[in-house]
Amino acid sequence: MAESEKEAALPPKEAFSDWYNELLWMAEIMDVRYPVKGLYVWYPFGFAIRRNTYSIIREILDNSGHQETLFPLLIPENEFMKEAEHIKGFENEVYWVTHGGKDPLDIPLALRPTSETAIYPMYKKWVRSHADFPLKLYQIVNTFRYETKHTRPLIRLREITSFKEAHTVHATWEDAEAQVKEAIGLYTEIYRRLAVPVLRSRRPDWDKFPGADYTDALDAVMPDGKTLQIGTVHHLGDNFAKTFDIKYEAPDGEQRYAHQTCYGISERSIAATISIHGDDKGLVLPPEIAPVQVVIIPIIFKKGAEEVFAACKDVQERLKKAGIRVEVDASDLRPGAKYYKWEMKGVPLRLEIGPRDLQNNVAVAVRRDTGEKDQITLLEIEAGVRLKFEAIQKSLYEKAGSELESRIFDCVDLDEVKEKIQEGVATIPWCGKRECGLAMEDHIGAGILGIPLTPRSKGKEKCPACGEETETRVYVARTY
Ligand SMILES: Nc1ncnc2c1ncn2[C@@H]1O[C@H](COS(=O)(=O)NC(=O)[C@@H](N)CS)[C@@H](O)[C@H]1O
Repeated sequence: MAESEKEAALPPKEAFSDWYNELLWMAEIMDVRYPVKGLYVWYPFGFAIRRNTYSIIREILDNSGHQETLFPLLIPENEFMKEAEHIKGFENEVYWVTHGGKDPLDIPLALRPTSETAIYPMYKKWVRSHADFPLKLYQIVNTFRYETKHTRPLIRLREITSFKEAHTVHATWEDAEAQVKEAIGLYTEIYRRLAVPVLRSRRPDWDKFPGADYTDALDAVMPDGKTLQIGTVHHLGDNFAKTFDIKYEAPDGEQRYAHQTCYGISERSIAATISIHGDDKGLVLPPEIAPVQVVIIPIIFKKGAEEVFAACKDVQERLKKAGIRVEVDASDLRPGAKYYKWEMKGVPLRLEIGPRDLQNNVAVAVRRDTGEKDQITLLEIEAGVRLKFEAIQKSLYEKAGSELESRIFDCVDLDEVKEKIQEGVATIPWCGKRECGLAMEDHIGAGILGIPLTPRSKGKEKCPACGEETETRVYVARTY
């Protein structure tokens, strides 16, 4: 896209919604002009962020006993309509294929909104004995949900382009519970690698995944104080095993129903990373997922231009050899325009090399996240750049962590909750009874997000709805 087109200024980040929409365009992440609501197009630069993000997800899953696979997109109606709870949850969201060419299909085919009903008929054919467990498969696919709420790129799509779904099978309910805990740990690690701190909570029963025994979720707190659900882990019990007849021979020779979990992450992982780390100048990317990790800017004067260009090329070659993604911006843009362009793209580190730096055998290093400027000797440019990446990663995670903590408010009553959820997440006591939870939600005009997996109890307190004594505090928040 021509530089001139992008002269329109990026709104300040505190105008978060406009900032977010403009940034997706100006940093060339996604083009929202595709002529179908809720479907968007990845620009190559944005897709490179996705590739780097999902290679972290693959690494963490592959290193924890998961195997990647791929199931069909189309699900026959008779399979889709098997699990009653699941149907109730998805019947208003599923897209149907009814024709092949001009021929009406004898069985309508669902575009997968999620793949339980594609995978579990196959699990029934594969699972025989307890020796087959744990079965831990995942796929990274597009899924389709006819979302009726406001669609937004990377946040709420009708075609979820980057849906990582894992589906595991175990002998007992307890084994599946242990898998849920493992998955929560893996998701927390994935988000640590993206320098995104998360709230982890058990969703209230009325908000769990359709067909699950319970749902644990990871939420990010976005700059506007609303939470974004960026990962969910579901304990499915033997609900789907009974529906799809997934049985195994137990060590005692008995035939038993299996127990299952499933857990998902989508491109919301990228939405959270962009939103939490970005600033008024554009993207701020954790080095590990930045498509360009270092940009080298030659500082050119009439005298010594050749030497400077040669030195920049040499540094680029050395960094490339060290596995670093690096560009030299030798364009004829003036330096200020170059800084603007690469800061918008969130390049974590800028190196400036001019004649004087050559004499001192250094490069000037400028961090994108803090703007801090100092020198790295050219002799150890690879090690110096790596050290900068570590400092940036640590600083991003710490800064986001304290920002998150500053947005959690332990409230004394529902009126304070109403006020505080405009800025972030409130906690309030809850006895755990459904009618009290729903009554509190009505009063507040926002939902119970969940019961923290790490309790935030302040000792014995009273449920605001019924006055019963409780030691549990729950998160309450506005959500995307
Ligand atoms: N319309 C959507 N656009 C983008 N991401 C979405 C959308 N709907 C759900 N997600 C993301 O996908 C994750 C998994 O979706 S889910 O419905 O909670 N869970 C499942 O579908 C289970 N089968 C586990 S994969 C959610 O936590 C959320 O982060």
